[in-house]
Parts: sequence; structure tokens; C-alpha cells
Amino acid sequence: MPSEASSHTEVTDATIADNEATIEQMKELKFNEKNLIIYTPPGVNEELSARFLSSFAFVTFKRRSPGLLKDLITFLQEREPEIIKECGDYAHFDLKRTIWSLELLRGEMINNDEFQVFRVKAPDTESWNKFLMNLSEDRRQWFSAVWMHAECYMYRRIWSIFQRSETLVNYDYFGDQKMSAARRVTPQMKDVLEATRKLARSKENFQQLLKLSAWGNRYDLSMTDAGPSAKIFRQISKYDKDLLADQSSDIWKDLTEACDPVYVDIVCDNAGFELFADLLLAEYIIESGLARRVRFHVKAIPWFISDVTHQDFLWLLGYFRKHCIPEFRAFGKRIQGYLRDRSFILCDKSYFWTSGHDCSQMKRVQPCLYVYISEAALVIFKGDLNYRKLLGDINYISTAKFSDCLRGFQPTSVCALRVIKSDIYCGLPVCTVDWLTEDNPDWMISGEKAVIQVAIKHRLSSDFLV
Ligand SMILES: O=P(O)(O)OC[C@H]1O[C@](O)(CO)[C@@H](O)[C@@H]1O
Repeated sequence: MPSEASSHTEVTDATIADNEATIEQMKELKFNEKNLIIYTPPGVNEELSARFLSSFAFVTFKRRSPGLLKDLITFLQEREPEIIKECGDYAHFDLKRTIWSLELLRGEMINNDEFQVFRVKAPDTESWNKFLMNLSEDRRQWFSAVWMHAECYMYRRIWSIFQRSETLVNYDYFGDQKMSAARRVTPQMKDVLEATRKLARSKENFQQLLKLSAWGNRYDLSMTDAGPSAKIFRQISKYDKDLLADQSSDIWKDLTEACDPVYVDIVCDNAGFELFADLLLAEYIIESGLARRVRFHVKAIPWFISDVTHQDFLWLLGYFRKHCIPEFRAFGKRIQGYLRDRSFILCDKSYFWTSGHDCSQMKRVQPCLYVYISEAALVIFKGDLNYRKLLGDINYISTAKFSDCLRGFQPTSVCALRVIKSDIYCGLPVCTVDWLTEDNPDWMISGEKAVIQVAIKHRLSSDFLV
């Protein structure tokens, strides 16, 4: 039996814990009231936003993104000696200022402050500021803005903080994570590489590689740092039950019927394993004669932690070229050969991919990019964020036709290979979302389901490009 003194302590501890929880709850309620947080989910065709309490966007700005900024600050503090070695002695002072600015940014997010215009000169500063100024007044704060706008703005703000210092201007603060994640999946890459050598031209092989590229999207560092299973390619059909929409057969048909010269564009997402899977798909497309050229679009600045930049693309190539495993070296050499003979093109930097604009605005804000993409017979959009960019973060009814949700964005046939990581969907069979949610209310952020969707645009060789 507890003594009188100890039971008194227990009561006091429990009361303190209760009080703390109540204070937290009151704070939350006050925050929600002050920031006009809505307790019902977004309506059909409304834009996603953190103002909806039950949304993943709300979780993002309440916890995930403040956590990300905190992790970045810790990383910079811990890595200071290595960073100084790489960027020079003065980086010590720049790091101090950078960390301080990152803390301020975190505070702005937590307080739901209004977005600020960018002051540091960069190629996209003017267009970003124009974009911000054009947002309606009630959509310019972290919790009131369209989710995609606010999330893109955060990554652009982080970059601009590093741009302010001379020593850190070219430093990729997510680079270490991307490189070590790629190194960690070396055994899986080796197995996949062996299993994909000399595949004959066939619909089945094409579909397998398309699926590998889709499932490769599961491994982004904003979600998990776990790698794929050892035999992912050999067992790819095991995942078919989790493909909620699979139009891979239509994509094959579209590509085999396309008029020469056939180009395929890939709007890349994550570095590491996903990029490796994209390279394999591209290699197959070239080797089987499905297209003459595959063009890769990557990010101009560090983005959503693990997105591929030019530097990451070239790093992976170098990793293969110099590896002790002969199969990797041969693969690296082949990719380099494709880049040399222009079967593969690593596209020039475009700041559209790191803007707040969705794809339906591309023709207006980046007409040259729109025309460029229109030259391709097929453009493949990889991943969750690109999917949100295609749909404009609109909460479509889940059965809405994928092509309708593109809202006029149809430079050519548009395909999406996406692992579902957020609460936005379209083109799904009736009741799918209801059934899945009944089973697991968080299925849409678990990365367990995926889609392969396409909006076909038939073109004759004599067609005008736009
Ligand atoms: O690399 P992806 O597939 O674009 O996903 C990036 C992450 O960004 C989000 O779209 C928003 O944070 C998540 O849903 C996802 O985890």
C-alpha cells in the first residue's frame, strides 16, 4: 500500500500533467479561433489548405514543417566543422546568421504570419514576388493559403536564407541526406540492375519498368528513410493490388502509336532510388526504340528535401561511374553515353518547377517551357507534389476524370506516376476512398497505395505544337 506521502506526490504529478494538457488545449483553441481554422473538411472543388483542421495540410504546418526546420537547424549546428571545411572559415559567421533566420522563419510559421516578399536577388525573385502579390489577401498566411503555395513558399524561403550569405550560397543543405540515402540502397539497386539487363521490347516489360518508377516514389526523405525491399523489381506485380488506378497499358499503346520523332519527358521527383528507377525506365524506352530521346526535368534549387537537382543527377551518374561493382560502372558509362549522344537530355534549369504555380498556369507564366514539353509525345510527372501541381491542390471528387482535373493543361499526353502521400485524388473507382478510409483513416498519407494515370492527347505529325 502506498504511503500517504507518495500517494500525495502521485496526485500532484497527475494534476500537473492534467493542467498542462488543459493549457495546451486552450492554446490550440485560441490559435484555431484567432486564425479562423475550419472544423469541417474542405468541400468538393475547394483548394486544400491548412485552415482545415482535419487535413494533412494542417498537420504539415502544425508539426511536420516546424519539425523539418528544427531538424535542419540541428543538422547545421552539428555539421559546422564539415561545412566550414567545404565552404571556408567565414561560414562560421554565415551559419550563425542562417540558423537565426531559420528560427525566425519557424516562428513566422507557428504564429501564422503573413508571407513576406523576397528581397535577395535571384533569377526567380521577381516572378515569386509577383506570384505572392497576386494572392488574395485572405490567402497569404501559412494557415490560410492554398497548401501548395505555402509549402513551396517555405522551401523557397529556406533557399533565400542561404542565398544571403556568400559562403553558403551554393551549399545544398539537403545534399548529405540525399547522398547517404542513395548509398544505403546500393544492394537493392544492384539487384534491380541485374534483373533489368537486356529486357526485350514488350508491353509487359515496359509496364514493369513503369511500375518500378511509380513505386520508386515511395522512398522520399520527407516521409521515410527506409529503402525498398531487396527484390523490388522481381516482385513488382506483388504491389498490383495497391495500384488504385493502372493505365499503364494505355500508356504503352499511346507511345507505340506516336509519330516519329518520339520524345518522352520525365518531370523528376526524388533523388536516389527513385531517380535510379527513372533512369532504368528511360534506358528501356531508348533501347527498345519506343522513343528517340528522353528529357529529364529536375529542380533548380533544393526542394522538398529529396527532390533531384542537377547536382544530384550528376552525382548519381558519378557514383555509378566510379563504383567498384562492374555492373554499376557499365550502367554509368551507358547513361553517360546517352547524355553524350543526346538520347538523354538533362534539361536546363527552369524555375517553374520551384514556383508556386500549378501546371494549368504554365502556358501563361512559362510559355517556352510549355512549348518545349509539347514537343514530347508523353510527359511523365513523378510523385506526390507533382500530382498536386497537376491538380492545383483542388479537392476533386475522387471519381473525377484525371484529364478533366488537369484544367486545360494538355501540352501532350500527360501521365502521372504517384504514390499517394496526401489527401488529394482523382480518377479512382467509386467508393474506393470510403472503403480505404473505413479500414485505415490515414491510408492516404501512408504511401501504401499508388496510381498510374494518363490523359492522352492524340497528335498527328502535322499537328501544331501548341
Ligand atoms: O516526393 P513527393 O512524392 O513529391 O512527396 C513529397 C511530400 O510532400 C507532400 O506532398 C507534402 O508534404 C507529401 O504529401 C509528401 O510526403
